[in-house]
Amino acid sequence: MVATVILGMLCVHLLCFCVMFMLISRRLHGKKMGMEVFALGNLLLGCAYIMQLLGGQPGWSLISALNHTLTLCAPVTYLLGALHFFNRPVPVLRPLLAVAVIYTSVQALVQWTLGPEARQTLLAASCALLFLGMASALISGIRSFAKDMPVETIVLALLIAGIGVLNAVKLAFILQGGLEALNMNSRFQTLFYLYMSFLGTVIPPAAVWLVLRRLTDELSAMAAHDPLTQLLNRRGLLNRLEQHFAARNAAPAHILIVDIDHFKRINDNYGHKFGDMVLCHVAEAIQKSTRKNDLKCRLGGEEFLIVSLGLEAAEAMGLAERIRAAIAQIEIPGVSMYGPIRCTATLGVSAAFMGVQAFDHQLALADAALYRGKKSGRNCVQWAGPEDASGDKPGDQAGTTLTV
Ligand SMILES: Nc1nc2c(ncn2[C@@H]2O[C@H](COP(=O)(O)OP(=O)(O)OP(=O)(O)O)[C@@H](O)[C@H]2O)c(=O)[nH]1
Repeated sequence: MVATVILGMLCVHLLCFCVMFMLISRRLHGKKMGMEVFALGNLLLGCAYIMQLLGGQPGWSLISALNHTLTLCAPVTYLLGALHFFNRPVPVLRPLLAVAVIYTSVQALVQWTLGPEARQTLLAASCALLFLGMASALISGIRSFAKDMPVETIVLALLIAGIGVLNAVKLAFILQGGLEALNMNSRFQTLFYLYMSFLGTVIPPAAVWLVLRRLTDELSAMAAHDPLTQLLNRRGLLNRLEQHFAARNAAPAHILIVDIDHFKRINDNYGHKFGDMVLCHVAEAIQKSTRKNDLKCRLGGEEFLIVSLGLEAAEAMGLAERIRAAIAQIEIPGVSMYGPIRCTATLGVSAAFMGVQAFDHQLALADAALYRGKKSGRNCVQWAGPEDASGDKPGDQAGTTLTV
């Protein structure tokens, strides 16, 4: 009786959360983070338990067959939903339909050849394997797809492993005591549905929280990055620079400003889309030429900015020269009958500075050096600091052109 009441409550929970997931997923335009798949999982499990309440166990009937198939399809659906949540969108309906057809056929075969006990054994064994497999997949995903939420993933994996263990215990009971082990009045069934009810209450709000957290993280990342090149935008750069200078013993920074030469011509001759491709190639060349902790940003248009951290003036000039050379080596084939398209860039390099307050001033100086580079023929690196970039002695001129 107790297990039946718990099961009834669990059905209500699952179906209510199914509606809640659907409502949330309708509000999530574009990326739904697996919410509609989780809703489907809840619907399937809710329906499976309704079948159970309607008397699906233990003999063979349409209700019982549906109960078993839905009980197995629900965890498969949750697994597919988890893949969507972790940015691995996979087809849902076809695999699910395949699982449903195969499992219904297999359970019918088992029922008619080996009897009802074997069919219950099959369900308990399949569920145990499925849930334990899901738990271990989640644990192994901590290093890859789930690395941004390790604690949450471990907790979820343990809870899911709990269902796997309970199904394994159920399997042992069936093997030992036959179908009597599935009596709804038994202590084990009460414990089983109590645990499922606990998960049915805890996991859905936790899933909503995780989806909201991931969405917020993605929105903050979008607000800090340029959508075309995925480099930081100005706002993201300033935030990261503030974090850098907030640390004790923060290293000084240099600004390297990069401007593609005659970019308007590239756009005019080959189209805006091709221009965008050039911007992506330049961003890639910048990424490859710099260290991981250097800050790389697209200021807008065809202007990029690198804040190198912890370099001497001469090293910053060397880095600028490497970036210039890497950009000059870019070759984009396919749009011109005269061979691949190449591009060059001019760079201005600021003196070392400490603190975000000095950023705008140093940026203006680097920009002025860049302007001088453009005037002096482009495809070069100009030093904006008061001293010679070699650090030997202050120069008379504001700018130093690196011959290329
Ligand atoms: N494809 C593409 N073009 C852009 C984007 N943003 C700005 N532009 C174009 O970039 C070009 C910049 O041209 P200018 O500022 O005249 O500079 P330039 O032709 O590179 O000349 P110099 O800098 O003097 O060598 C303009 O034609 C803008 O329309 C973008 O996101 N994508």
